[in-house]
Amino acid sequence: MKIYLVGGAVRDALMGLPMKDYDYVVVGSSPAEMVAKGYKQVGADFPVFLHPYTGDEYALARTERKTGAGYHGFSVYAAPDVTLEDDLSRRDLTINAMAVDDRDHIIDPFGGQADLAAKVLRHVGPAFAEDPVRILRVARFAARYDGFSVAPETMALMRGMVEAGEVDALVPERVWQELSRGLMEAKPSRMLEVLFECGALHRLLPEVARLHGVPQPLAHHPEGPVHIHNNLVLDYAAKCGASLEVRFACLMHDLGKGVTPSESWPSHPDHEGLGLPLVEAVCDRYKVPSSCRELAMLTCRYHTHVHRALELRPGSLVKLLSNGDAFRRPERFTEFLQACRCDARGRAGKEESAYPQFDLMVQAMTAARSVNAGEVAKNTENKAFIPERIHEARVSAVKASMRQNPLLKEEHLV
Ligand SMILES: Nc1ncnc2c1ncn2[C@@H]1O[C@H](COP(=O)(O)OP(=O)(O)OP(=O)(O)O)[C@@H](O)[C@H]1O
Repeated sequence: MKIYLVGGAVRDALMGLPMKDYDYVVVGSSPAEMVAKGYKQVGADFPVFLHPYTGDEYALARTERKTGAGYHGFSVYAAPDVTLEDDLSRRDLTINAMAVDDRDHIIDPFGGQADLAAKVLRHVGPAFAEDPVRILRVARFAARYDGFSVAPETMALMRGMVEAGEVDALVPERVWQELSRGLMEAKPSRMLEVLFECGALHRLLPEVARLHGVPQPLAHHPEGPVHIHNNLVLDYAAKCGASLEVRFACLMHDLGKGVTPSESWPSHPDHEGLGLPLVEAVCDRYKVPSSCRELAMLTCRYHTHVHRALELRPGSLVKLLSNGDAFRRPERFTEFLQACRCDARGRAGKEESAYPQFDLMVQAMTAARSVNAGEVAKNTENKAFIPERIHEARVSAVKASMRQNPLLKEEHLV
C-alpha cells in the first residue's frame, strides 16, 4: 500500500500557511489490511481510519457515484484498484486536489499549483456538480484567501447547478456549517459576492440577496446601497476578530431594509421591526444556534437606538439596557454593542471614526448594574412599586455617572 498526504494540508503548505488537519489517502489497501495494521475504522459509510497513535485520518482511495439529489445518494467505491488520480479527480477544487508522497514529491494532475499561483478557484471536473455543498465551499475559500477569483467555467457550472435546483436539496446543517465557517473567514463579503453571482444567495438567503441595489440616504451611507454597507460591516467585524455571534448579527441587522416600501426609499422607516420576522425565518431555516439567533434579533431590533445613545436621556438609556437584558446578560449586551459599532464603522470613510456610543453604553450599564435591586426591593414599602423603584435607582446611578462624561450635554441628563 502507498500513503499520500492530500487536500487542505498540501494546499496550505504550498501557500506558506500553517497546516491544520493532516488527511491521508491510502492506495492499494483494504479495510481488513488497515484494521490488521492497527488503524481504527470510523464511520460506517466511508472507508476512513484513524492512525493508532497520531489520530490523523487515513481514507482508502475512493470514487463515488451519485444517485440522488443534494448530498444524498452517494455510493462509495473503495477498493485496492482505485488509483490516487481517481480519488483526486473526485475532489472539489484543483487547489484541493494535490497530494504529496513519502518522498515529498507533489502529485498535481489538475494544475492546482498553477491555480494557486494565479489565485484561481477552479473545479477539478464534472463530478463537482454532484455535490451542491461545493458551491458553498468555493464561496468560503474566496472569503479566506485574499485576491482569489472563481474561474469563469466554475462560475458557469455553479450557476447551472443553482438553476437545476441543486442547492434547494441541501440539508440545513450543511448550509449552516459552511455559512458559519465562511463568516469566520478574513473577508466574509467575498462569500456573499460569490453566492450572489452564481444565484445561490437568492435560494439560500433571499433576505440577504434582496438587499442588492437597495438605496440608502447618501449622507449616512456614502458607500451606496445596502448590500455594500452590509459587506463593509461584515468585513469590519472580521477585521476586529469578532465572534461568530457578532458577525451573524452584522449579516442580519439590516434585513428589514429589503422590505420597506420602495416609495419611502432611500429612507427605511421601521426597518428594525420589519427585519425581525426575516431574521427569525433565516434562523428557523438553518437551525441557527440560539446564541447567534438572540444576538441577531437584539441587534436587528435596537441597533439604531444605540447609534442615538448620545441623545438619550438616562431614563431611556436604562430602558434600552432593560430591553437588551443587560442586567442579566451583560456579556451579550457588550457583543450587541460591538455589532452596533461594526454597523457604524462599516461605511465608506468611517472605518476609523469615533463611536463614543460604545463607551457611553458600557458606562451606563456599569452604573445601572451597580444598583443592588434586592436592597431596593427590601426598602420599598409598597411592593407594587418595586420595579419602578429599581428603575428609578438605576436612572439616578446612570445620571450620576453621565455627569462625568464630557460628551454629554446637560439637557440630556434631566
Ligand atoms: N464536498 C466536497 N467535495 C469534494 N471534495 C471535498 C469536499 N469536502 C472536502 N473535500 C476534499 O477533502 C479535503 C479535506 O476537506 P476539509 O473539509 O478538511 O477541507 P480543507 O480543504 O482541509 O479545508 P479547511 O482548511 O477548511 O479544513 C479537501 O481539501 C478536498 O480535497
